[in-house]
Amino acid sequence: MPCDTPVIVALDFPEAASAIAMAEQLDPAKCRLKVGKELFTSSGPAVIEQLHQRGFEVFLDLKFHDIPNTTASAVRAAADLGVWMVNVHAGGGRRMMNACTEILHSREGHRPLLIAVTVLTSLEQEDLQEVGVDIEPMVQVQRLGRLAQECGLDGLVCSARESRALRGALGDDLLLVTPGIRPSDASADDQKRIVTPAQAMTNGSSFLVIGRPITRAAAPAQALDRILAELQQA
Ligand SMILES: O=c1ccn([C@@H]2O[C@H](COP(=O)(O)O)[C@@H](O)[C@H]2O)c(=O)[nH]1
Repeated sequence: MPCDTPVIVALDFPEAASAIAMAEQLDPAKCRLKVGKELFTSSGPAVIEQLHQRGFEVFLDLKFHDIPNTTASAVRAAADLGVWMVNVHAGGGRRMMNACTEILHSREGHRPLLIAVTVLTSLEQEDLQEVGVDIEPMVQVQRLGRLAQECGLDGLVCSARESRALRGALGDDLLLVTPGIRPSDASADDQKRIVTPAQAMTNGSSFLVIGRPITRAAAPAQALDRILAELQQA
């Protein structure tokens, strides 16, 4: 059944058994699931197949960042897994992103959504400065977002702090996928550019990526329900 809620739960677990145990507490009508570097490195494509069998759409969050040929081939391999969404780093540049969109459009059959990571939500201005980017996250996100849009990507990963400005600058067509979501009573953990679920929706985010506030809650399904209820009121 296609899912019409905006929540994507991040399954950041060390192995498949705990990820599947978490998935079994959740309802595919209420959320999609994200498989990231830790789980995919330990468990590989089999865990994606197991999640598909349970009715979940999967965002494969491996944030590919390499030369154009290598990145595009990795994106094609992700498409072959039947995932709903896959991503690359916009910092890989125009030729890399063009290679990815070309390879997806040239293949037959299922085409996942392809989105580009702009500036990680764990980074703030001082972190950017340290790596030689002497502008505010908001400005860098818009620069990379525009580049990804020109390359034909379906959307961006950014903080919901930037969603409103991105809608103004780049329009309503791009999907804005926003991690760094924290209910007002939750710990920020290692995230810096955080936003509450309701505020993220109000700002124009398309999807909210939420990990620990759900997966580390005493009752994950109820934590998800509370967030969905908050979104209904937004
Ligand atoms: O900029 C980014 C890009 C990806 N992520 C991923 O989202 C989740 C967030 O998990 P929380 O537990 O809710 O912090 C995690 O899998 C990250 O790898 C991100 O946080 N920021």
